[in-house]
Amino acid sequence: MQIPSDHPPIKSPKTGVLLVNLGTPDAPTPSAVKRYLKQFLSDRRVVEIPPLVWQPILRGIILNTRPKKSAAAYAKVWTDKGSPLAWHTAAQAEALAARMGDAADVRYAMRYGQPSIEQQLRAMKDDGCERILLAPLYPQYSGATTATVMDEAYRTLAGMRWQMALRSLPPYYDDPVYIGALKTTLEAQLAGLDFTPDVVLASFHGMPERTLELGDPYHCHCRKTARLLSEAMGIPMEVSFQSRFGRAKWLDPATDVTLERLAQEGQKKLAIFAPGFSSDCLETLEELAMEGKHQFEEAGGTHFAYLPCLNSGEPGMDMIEHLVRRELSGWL
Ligand SMILES: C=CC1=C(C)c2cc3[nH]c(cc4nc(cc5[nH]c(cc1n2)c(C)c5CCC(=O)O)C(CCC(=O)O)=C4C)c(C)c3C=C
Ligand SMILES: [Fe+2]
Ligand SMILES: [Fe+2]
Repeated sequence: MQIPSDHPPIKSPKTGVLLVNLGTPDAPTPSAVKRYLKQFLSDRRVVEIPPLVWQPILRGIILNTRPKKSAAAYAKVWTDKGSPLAWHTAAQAEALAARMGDAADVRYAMRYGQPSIEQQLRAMKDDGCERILLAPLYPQYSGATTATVMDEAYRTLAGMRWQMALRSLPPYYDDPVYIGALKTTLEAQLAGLDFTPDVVLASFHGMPERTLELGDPYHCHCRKTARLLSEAMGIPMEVSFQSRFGRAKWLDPATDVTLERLAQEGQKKLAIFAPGFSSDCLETLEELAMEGKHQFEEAGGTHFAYLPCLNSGEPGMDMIEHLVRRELSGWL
């Protein structure tokens, strides 16, 4: 049948994959960090304090003090390619696109900052993606990470008359392929050290303890990842939670306190890694590799190694490809 000449262009339907990570400032400057923190810390999934109470604290105190301090920390890890979180995520999307070929249109988005979830979903729709797999790159589920990505995607879809079909990647904290990727990466990293650690420490991003009481599975997911990995590798593993923010009680034990305790107890050679972060970022490169090293050595530690995240290395990309292909079943 002939298509009328005034009919809008018909695109061939495509399947898309949108990898999503947290996001990062555009530059290591107080003004860029302020913009980023304002968006991030105004998310009610991240700070669960009523806005009438929280917004005056955020705008009146935090956004006038923290950006300068955080910008200085970002400056220490910034590279000529930009923020580590941004370029690692871009590299993951590029590597996955190469692996998927014509089967899927692969892109990435950031929950806070650029490129936004809305911008990417709309661009993918314009380019003919009728089915999209949304893949938040958080192995362990939490309201503050996974759920807010889903909220944002559905907010975008709420503004569309003709929506695409959407699937989402479930948390993969106990998936044998994730545990296997961590094991392969860690074993190679440990074999490359010039010392044998007395202790291996898995540091996860922290959360207010209240979120556990309210039913967030994050704490259990972290614990289970560490237990499965420790069993798979046949070595004991310490677990801690980093990056405490604000005055509320956060999950215990804290990474900084744990580093001091281990050194003081005589475990003077330590390797630390961050299995909950799919790519290296401020929290791993500055807080663990720099600040953590300093804290451990101040407390008497003699040997410290930070072991990088999966990033876009082969084991991590094998894992992402496996998870994505599994979730695209029936769509490819
Ligand atoms: C209430 C505050 C915060 C909660 C809750 C929180 C949860 C959370 N965050 C990540 C992952 C990352 N966080 C990063 C930076 C970061 N996190 C907070 C606060 C909370 N995070 C702040 C204020 C910052 C910015 C830096 C600073 O000022 O200290 C990052 C790194 C971003 C980067 O640009 O490199 C990641 C990644 C998870 C996984 C999580 C809950 C499970
Ligand atoms: Fe955080
Ligand atoms: Fe931090």
